Amino acid sequence: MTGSTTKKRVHVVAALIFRPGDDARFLVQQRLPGGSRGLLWEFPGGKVESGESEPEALARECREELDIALHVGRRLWAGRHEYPDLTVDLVLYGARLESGEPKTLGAQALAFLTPEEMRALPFCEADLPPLEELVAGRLVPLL
Ligand SMILES: Nc1nc2c([nH]c(=O)n2[C@H]2C[C@H](O)[C@@H](COP(=O)(O)OP(=O)(O)OP(=O)(O)O)O2)c(=O)[nH]1
Repeated sequence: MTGSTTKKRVHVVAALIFRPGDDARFLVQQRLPGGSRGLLWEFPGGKVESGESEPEALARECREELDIALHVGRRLWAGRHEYPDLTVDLVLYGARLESGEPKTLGAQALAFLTPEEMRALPFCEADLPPLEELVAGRLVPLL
């Protein structure tokens, strides 16, 4: 890398979203083809903008990208991942779906899956450590 090149860094908030009455499955989404990490799976969310809290950013992203309202719960996990093109500071919250049926406005596909089912999908690399914690029962997203 030359001295003038600085890798981009983003603060991303995402959630383990469950529906009332079903605490075994969480909403996951497949990224659109073509862009960065195209067609990989991830947890719904997005970048925290300046002046926003993490829960505010999470609620905004889920409203804009999925047309749902959330009750945001606890901050469950945080970690950094270095992609070749990007440094991601990823934070995960637990959240309950309050209203709306998720729509594929900004995603290729959506699904409510168990942690074991998620493991069978190609996920963004940054999500692999928290996914293992979830499978092991060490992340408890309930509010
Ligand atoms: N929302 C979300 N993003 C994630 C996860 N894991 C992970 O590596 N990411 C990455 C993908 C994106 O590069 C970035 C989130 O940016 P974004 O949600 O605003 O999506 P974007 O398509 O505009 O991102 P980009 O092309 O600018 O990289 O963080 C995750 O679980 N959820």
